[in-house]
Amino acid sequence: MSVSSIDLAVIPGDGIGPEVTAEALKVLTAAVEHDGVEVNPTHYALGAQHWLETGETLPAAVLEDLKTRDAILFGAIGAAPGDTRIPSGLIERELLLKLRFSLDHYVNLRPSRLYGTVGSPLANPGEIDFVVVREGTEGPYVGNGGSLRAGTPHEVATEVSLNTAHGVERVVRDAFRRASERPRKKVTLVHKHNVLVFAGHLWKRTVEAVAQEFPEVTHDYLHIDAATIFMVTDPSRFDVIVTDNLFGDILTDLAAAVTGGIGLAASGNINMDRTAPSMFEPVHGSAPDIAGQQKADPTAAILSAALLLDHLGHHQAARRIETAVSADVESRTGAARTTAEIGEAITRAVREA
Ligand SMILES: NC(=O)c1ccc[n+]([C@@H]2O[C@H](COP(=O)([O-])OP(=O)(O)OC[C@H]3O[C@@H](n4cnc5c(N)ncnc54)[C@H](O)[C@@H]3O)[C@@H](O)[C@H]2O)c1
Ligand SMILES: CC(C)[C@H](C(=O)O)[C@@H](O)C(=O)O
Ligand SMILES: [Mg+2]
Repeated sequence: MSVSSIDLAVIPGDGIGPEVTAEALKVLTAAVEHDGVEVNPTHYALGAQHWLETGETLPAAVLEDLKTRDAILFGAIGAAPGDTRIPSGLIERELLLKLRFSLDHYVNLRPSRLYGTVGSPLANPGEIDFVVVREGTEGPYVGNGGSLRAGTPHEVATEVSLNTAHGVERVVRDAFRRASERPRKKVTLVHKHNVLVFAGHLWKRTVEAVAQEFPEVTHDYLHIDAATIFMVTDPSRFDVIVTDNLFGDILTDLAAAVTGGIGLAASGNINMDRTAPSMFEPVHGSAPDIAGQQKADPTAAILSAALLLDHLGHHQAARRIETAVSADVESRTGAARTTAEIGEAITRAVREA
């Protein structure tokens, strides 16, 4: 689906969010210019800072407005862990997760690729090119829990993981479909069905059933704890990983670390049925420790813009971004560059492509 303009919602958020989003928007705009496509951005002030100023997290009218856009470019939200003015989890739950849930972003797509050997802490990383298909609307993220006798020595807190046959099946089928289009055609289910038997067996049975539809795709299984070992000792074994919301969250920060750092890790929160706009964001957070200093690497946000363009059908523009990023990352010498310097270098390369 190619259109001549992109009606883009931009949510820069908090901390380094605005810094990296500004660069991603520049690169995205340059990438589609080649094809005569315009980007019309609408910026939305949302996040922890906005809540401090207004008491708003995600007003209903703003959510409705967001639904009218082609896609959402999201920076990062969240307060510094020690900031006691903002209740822990408020912005994460009431803004970010509310967006993912309300817009039915059931595929949380998180690709990991190693550009040369630059930046990997592994001695022999091998070729790393896999994608994590993280379930995005269920699991322990649904807020199904509570606390009895809170604050007393007899407190009992629960946080129930919700897994529906519908929710698991649609994300597993997406993982198999993606694997069927990749050279290695392999799906690895990551779970913990030796302990989480109810949810784990639903995931396992679903993988076995969906696998019948994709005879060309092989599949295997790893418990999450073992998966973290192999992510470090043998990451090139992975092609497509499918996993639940929480395991996927943890595994993708680790995947980022072994492939050059969190500053390179992109993601898409995708509604594959296209009943609402999808949202693209770096895997990282608002990084309060480096915010406002132009120290953040905008590459993760820039690669998220490439995922956005792929989703909207602008594949050539997405490839221009990936090629420019790949060249930029491979030529890095370790000398410090500002967020804007990295963004401008990649924008220039995209423009000249
Ligand atoms: N999607 C999101 O918006 C999102 C994701 C993760 C965390 N958060 C929130 O962000 C806040 C901070 O969380 P955290 O510290 O656990 O995780 P974080 O990802 O913000 O930071 C972890 C570490 O990675 C570094 N880092 C992150 N992005 C970087 C970049 N682009 N370039 C260079 N270094 C980078 C940070 O400086 C920090 O040392 C919290 O409020 C958390 O809830 C939001
Ligand atoms: C901030 C938080 C809700 C979020 C998550 O857990 O999904 C983040 O860690 C991420 O990886 O996007
Ligand atoms: Mg995370």
